[in-house]
Amino acid sequence: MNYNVLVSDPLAEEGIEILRQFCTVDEKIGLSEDELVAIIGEYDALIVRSGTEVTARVIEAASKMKYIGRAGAGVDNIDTDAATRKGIIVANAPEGNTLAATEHTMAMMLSLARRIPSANVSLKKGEWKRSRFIGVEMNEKTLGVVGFGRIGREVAKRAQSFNMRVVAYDPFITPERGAQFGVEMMTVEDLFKVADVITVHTPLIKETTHLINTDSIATMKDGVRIINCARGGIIDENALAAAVASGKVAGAAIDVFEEEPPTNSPLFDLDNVIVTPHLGASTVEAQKNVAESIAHQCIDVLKGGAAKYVVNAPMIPPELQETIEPYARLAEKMGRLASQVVDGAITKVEVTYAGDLIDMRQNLKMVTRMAIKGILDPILQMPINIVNAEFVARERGIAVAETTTEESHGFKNLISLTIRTTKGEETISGSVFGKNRVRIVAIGEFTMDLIPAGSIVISHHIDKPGVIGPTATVLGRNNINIGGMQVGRVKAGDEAIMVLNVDSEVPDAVMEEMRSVPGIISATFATL
Ligand SMILES: NC(=O)C1=CN([C@@H]2O[C@H](COP(=O)(O)OP(=O)(O)OC[C@H]3O[C@@H](n4cnc5c(N)ncnc54)[C@H](O)[C@@H]3O)[C@@H](O)[C@H]2O)C=CC1
Ligand SMILES: O=C(O)C(=O)COP(=O)(O)O
Repeated sequence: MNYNVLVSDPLAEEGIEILRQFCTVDEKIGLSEDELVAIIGEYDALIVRSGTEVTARVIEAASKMKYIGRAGAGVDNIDTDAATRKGIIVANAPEGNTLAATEHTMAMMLSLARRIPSANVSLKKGEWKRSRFIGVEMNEKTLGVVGFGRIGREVAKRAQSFNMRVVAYDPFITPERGAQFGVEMMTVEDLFKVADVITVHTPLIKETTHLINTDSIATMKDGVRIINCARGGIIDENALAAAVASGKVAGAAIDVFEEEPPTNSPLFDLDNVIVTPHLGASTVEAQKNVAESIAHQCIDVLKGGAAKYVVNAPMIPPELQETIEPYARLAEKMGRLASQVVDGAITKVEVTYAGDLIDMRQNLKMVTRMAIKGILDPILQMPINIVNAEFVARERGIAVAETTTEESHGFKNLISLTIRTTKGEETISGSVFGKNRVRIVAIGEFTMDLIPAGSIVISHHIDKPGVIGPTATVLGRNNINIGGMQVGRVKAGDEAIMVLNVDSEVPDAVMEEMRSVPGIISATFATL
């Protein structure tokens, strides 16, 4: 199968070469939103950097799209919610440019401290003004790192080699973890108070938008220096410009802007502000790394596999993928069956894992999502997959719970799926035998050994003579062949279950006829 891939931002040739081995690649740089909307329907995959705004409108028009790859770290230019809703995998290449962004941050810090950009311009103009460009040393200064992730940590290491004291703020990093890097974790308020230089390395999210603003700048040390090589918008540019102009902030180094490219930034008029046009990731090495990573992931997804750095779906470590696959397949079948046998609107789905699965609990999210896919597929028109399953369920008001239990009822592994509806609930249990033999082992309280495939008829009936025969006769009379049969009961004379594997679809009229057999309580046709 030939796939079409659109590359809409500059991508290193190494990545293009990898894509070409498997796909037709169109490189179209600098498209407007309208232009993108007009052509996106032809493509199976889209690869971008920070230049392309992948809006909900673009995603809506992407009728064949399976994969959006971000050749870099930040995905804030992609409407991942819209992609998730549509079941499109969004992946990034978060590790490939870490060191490039780190080194750019260090370059910015030293350029700022020693005023290199202004000195360079001055000398080239024919001036020799040594006293005008007196700098400051970083030795023994305090560096405040906001966001102690991949780049924040690497910046910290390098700053320590300059004999700086490094403090950091990151609500998701423990003081112990910080201490492993020789870094004191503190509140952002304390960091602002003690830092001589502040550098931000967070994503742009609600909590970090305008984190540095007029009020927070007022709490900082006089003469503080501020660096942003993360995302425009973490700093309020107008507030920063005013603070630099007043002398409160001695200087700032900015690689990223609220609007890119920036038009009329107030920062451009200030000598003590140095700027670069979003160059953090722009090294030969980083661009090769991210292009290769995003191209390999693209091919993996188009071939039906999983991407390594999925942003909007559960990630399964490669070494566990083979082990998890049969459970995911089983869960989907259980979901399909459950959805067809229940009555009423679904309000809650609960998936419980037991036996060997308990040890895999970190990686069962994908199995749960496959169960939801199985439940929603027969009900909805839209394609459901592991990317959008939970999202769509939530949107429809279905609560999803995932739990584990020690009680495996003698099975080596056991998945139990309970669907609660406005009219009642049903539990279906399944197990994987050996490496990949999947079986449904119970419907409600009735045990069985059912291969979850093909078409089946499930009936509940009174356990008494003269029910099973006439039911089978109804099918026979209507030319429907029975390939297999299982009957189960908990107690003789009570309610019993019958599961018939049938070779063709059973029309509604025939199902009605079955339901009228004396002793039949309910009968449902399902395809697995
Ligand atoms: N200028 C450029 O060209 C480049 C910019 N970047 C940007 O740099 C930033 C950092 O990238 P990485 O270190 O790779 O990401 P990362 O995901 O490894 O680290 C981000 C850190 O921010 C922390 N964080 C989240 N919310 C926070 C909050 N409210 N306050 C403080 N910390 C918070 C997270 O816990 C995490 O440790 C991202 O915005 C990324 O897009 C990355 C590469 C190149
Ligand atoms: O990776 C990131 O988050 C970056 O900001 C790099 O952006 P770019 O790929 O150079 O447009």
